[in-house]
Order: sequence, then structure tokens, then C-alpha cells
Amino acid sequence: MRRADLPFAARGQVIGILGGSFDPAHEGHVAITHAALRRFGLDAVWWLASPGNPLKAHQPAPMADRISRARHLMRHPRVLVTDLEARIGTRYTAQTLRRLVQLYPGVRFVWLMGADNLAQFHRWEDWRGIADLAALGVLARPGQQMAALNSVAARVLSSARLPQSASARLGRAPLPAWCFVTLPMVDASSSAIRAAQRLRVTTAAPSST
Ligand SMILES: Nc1ncnc2c1ncn2[C@@H]1O[C@H](COP(=O)(O)OP(=O)(O)OP(=O)(O)O)[C@@H](O)[C@H]1O
Ligand SMILES: O=C(O)c1ccc[n+]([C@@H]2O[C@H](COP(=O)([O-])O)[C@@H](O)[C@H]2O)c1
Repeated sequence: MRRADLPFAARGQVIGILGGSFDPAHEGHVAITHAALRRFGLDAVWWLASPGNPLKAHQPAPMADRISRARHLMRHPRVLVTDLEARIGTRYTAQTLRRLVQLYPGVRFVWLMGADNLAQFHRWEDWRGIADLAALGVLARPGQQMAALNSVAARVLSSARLPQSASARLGRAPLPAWCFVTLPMVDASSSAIRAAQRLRVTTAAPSST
């Protein structure tokens, strides 16, 4: 991939990365992005639309559709929606971050995730390696706080946790570092939206009798 095709980040900047299927993007993604920009002192957030979560059997809608809906919904001068992961050819987050750290010397990355993802983070490929490549910015999600804060990753990395009051230092803290922040939560999920869409299609279908 040509350098000119990469999103721009200057040395010294702190970039938050929200990896996701965005199938489809929704207000929950928007809310945690605004909170992350503010609370973690980020210069920008990149929404990294994933080719497909390695832990999920369900394959997402075509990338172009997911990106176009995400761009329509998430309009902010410091937020970029990108298919960079598909273009650099990585699938696991550890691979992606290793590549980004190589491509962007002097840039710090904060991997953003909802609390549900921290709860199962220990199942991710090389999760300890991920925590050595990027700080982890964890955002509250309805019903997920206990599972996240009692998770294997939270316990193993307990000494690397920053209190909420220090969240603005996350991007520049020595690694590993993570921080859980609370925020006004939005009870939205892509799976609920897909289920509602399926229901509409089923009920709108003409009866065969
Ligand atoms: N409502 C929400 N509140 C907090 N975090 C969220 C919310 N929705 C999504 N996230 C986080 O955003 C990231 C990308 O999420 P993703 O694209 O998988 O959406 P999702 O709604 O979780 O999808 P699905 O329902 O299919 O699992 C994940 O880190 C997820 O935890
Ligand atoms: O690398 C892994 O093992 C891994 C396992 C599960 C999820 N992820 C990443 O976590 C992000 C959120 O995934 P999802 O499917 O919940 O939107 C997305 O960028 C995935 O690639 C990564």
C-alpha cells in the first residue's frame, strides 16, 4: 500500500482506534467515540471497519455498505471511518496494531472497546501482546460493567489500570495501561438492529395462503 493511501497522523499524536464490524453502525458507537475523544485526550479516532471478527461465525454485510452507513452517521472533524485493516491485510487485532506501530513511528495508539469486549478480551489472539502495543480505553456498555471489571484481562492487568480521574493520561502512559470510563450509556447494538430488520422483512412478506 502506498504511503499516500494511509490516513494521516503526526508524530506525537494519540490516535484512538475503534475496531468493529459496524454491521450496522449505530448511536452507541457515536456516543462512545465522543466520550473517548473527550475523556482519553485523543487527537483523533479512527473507526476501523473490520473484514470480520475472528471470533464470530456470522459474516458481516459488504464493507462498502457498512462504511457508507458509518460515514453517514459519524460526522466529526476528528473522526475517520476507514477500511484500513482490510487494505493492510490483517485480521487479528495484534497483527493490525503491530503493523500500525511500524507504519506510524512516534504515534501512540489507544485501542477503544465497549465493556463487553473487555469481558472476553482474554480470548483474543495474543491479547497480552495487544496490551503491550496500545493502551486500552474501555467504555461502559449497558449490563456489561461487572463482567468487564471481573474479567480475566482486568484481573491479570490490574496493576496497569488507571483510575477514571486519570483517563486523560491514558494515551501517554507507559504500556501496558488501561482505563475504564463510565458515560451516559446508549442501549443500542448492531445485532438488535439486524434482528429488527429481519422481523420487518418477515412481517412485510405477502402471505402464501
Ligand atoms: N451501545 C454500546 N455501548 C458501548 N460500546 C459499544 C456499544 N455498541 C458497540 N460498542 C462497542 O463498539 C465496538 C464495535 O462494536 P460492533 O461493531 O461489534 O457493534 P455491536 O453493537 O457490539 O455489534 P453486535 O451486536 O453485532 O455484537 C466494540 O468494542 C463494542 O463493544
Ligand atoms: O484479534 C482478535 O482475536 C479479535 C477477537 C475479537 C474481536 N477482535 C476485534 O475487536 C473489534 C470488535 O469486534 P466486533 O466484532 O465486536 O465488532 C474488531 O476490530 C475485531 O477485529 C479481535
